[in-house]
Formats: sequence, C-alpha cells, structure tokens
Amino acid sequence: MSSTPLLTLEAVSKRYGALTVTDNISLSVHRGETLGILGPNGAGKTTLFNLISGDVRADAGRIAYEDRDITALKPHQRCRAGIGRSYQVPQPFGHMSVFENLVTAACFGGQQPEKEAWHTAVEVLEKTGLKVHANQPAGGLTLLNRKRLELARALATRPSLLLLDEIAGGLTEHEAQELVDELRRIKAEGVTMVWIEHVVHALLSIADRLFVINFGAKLAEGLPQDVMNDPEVQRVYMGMEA
Ligand SMILES: Nc1ncnc2c1ncn2[C@@H]1O[C@H](COP(=O)(O)OP(=O)(O)OP(=O)(O)O)[C@@H](O)[C@H]1O
Repeated sequence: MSSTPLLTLEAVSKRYGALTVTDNISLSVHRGETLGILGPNGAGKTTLFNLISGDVRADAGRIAYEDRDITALKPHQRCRAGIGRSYQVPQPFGHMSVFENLVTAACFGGQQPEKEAWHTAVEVLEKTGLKVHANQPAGGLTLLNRKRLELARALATRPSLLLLDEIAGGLTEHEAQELVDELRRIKAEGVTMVWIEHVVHALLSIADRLFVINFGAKLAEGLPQDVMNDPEVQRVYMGMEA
C-alpha cells in the first residue's frame, strides 16, 4: 500500500435542515485496501457515499482523489476520474439486457469508445458470473443476480475505487459467500474498495480496516479486530449480526 491515500475526506459535513447527517468526517482510503463502513440504520453511511460519488454536495469540508480536489466535481466527472459505485437498491435499466446495461455503464460512466465498451462488458460478465444471463432483461433477474449486475455495472466503468453499498443485504448465506468470493478476486486485482455492509461477518472476511459511523459522526476506526472489540462499537451493535 502506498503512503499517499487514494481518497481523502477532510472535515466533511452535510445537513438536511436541522439534521446533521454527516458530522465533520475525516477519513483516508489507501490504494489497494478494503475499508469497511459500519453503522446503525440511518447513521449516515449512504450519505457518505453520496458525498464521495458527488450525488450529494458537501456543506463543508474537502474531498481529494488521487491528490486532486474533487469537492466541486459532478458525479459523472468523479466516475470518469475512477470512482465507481453500486447502489443499495439496484438501479439497472430494467428493460435493457444485462449486456446492454454493462455496455451503457462502460460507454457513459467509463467514457470508453463503443468497441472497448463491448470488450469490457464481456470481461465483466465473465468476472461476475453473469455470462449466462447476458441477454436476459435486467428487470427479470433474481436478487443475487441484480446485486451482481449492480457490482458489474460499477466494474464496467473500470474504477480504481469501488464503493459498495450493502451488496450482501438480503442474500442467503451461500449467496453472500459467492459475492464475497467475487469481491476477493476484484480486490486481488488491485481495486481499492469501500464497502458499507450490515452483514458484518461478510465484511470482516475481506476488510483491512473498519470505520464506524453513528449519528453522522465517526465512532471508531482501525483494524477490524480492534474496532469490533471496542466497547462503544459493541454497545451500538448490540442485537446486530456479528
Ligand atoms: N435527501 C434527504 N433529505 C432529508 N434527510 C435525508 C436525506 N437523505 C438522507 N436523509 C436522512 O439522513 C440520515 C442518514 O441517512 P443514510 O441513508 O445516509 O443512512 P444509512 O446509514 O445509509 O442508513 P441505512 O443503514 O438504513 O441504509 C437518515 O436520518 C435519513 O433519513
């Protein structure tokens, strides 16, 4: 891992009216690492992703990516800079085939010329186990395959940073394990990942570090074992799957 972080957030805040949803968050993500994000429902995890991807603008603070200030960039500019994301609720073009969804992501998200986008789509289909569903309308996929497509669409933009929002949520144990295996292969290729996940044991099987958010603010950060043993984290997580 290089010492220069790939992504840096400095004192980033976001409010909705009187509600501070992101409260002075500073964090760094290093090249090649997988950072796991934990926090109770409504803690502000997805908002943090929205701030990184540009779907939401920060009220205060600075976001840097590859040493470049991206705080004012629009989502498509951040995507082209190398930030790919999946959404908690999969957002494919339901009437289009799986393959068409991937070509579209590669062309418009990744700004790849058509021929390259086709190659990328084929490559990503193989990598994510979606090849047999390539010509199926995305709207008819099972939950596991919709999650895979969500991951595949992000990969088709050829990200150097992959933001994964609850990709294992709602899956069976076996399905979640399949996804984790896929993520491990992606990680081994050098893709840096930030993964929000309530399925803690799935997250722990791959995360290098954890960052815990509660009420929009940082509760804990560090090596997975240290964070999971932190009494405050245990208190906040009581009753949750571990
Ligand atoms: N556009 C918005 N307008 C007003 N409030 C919002 C908006 N988006 C999010 N919030 C509020 O911000 C808080 C944090 O939401 P967020 O979705 O970031 O949490 P989360 O940690 O991802 O939750 P979950 O684990 O349930 O997905 C919640 O109270 C939510 O209702």
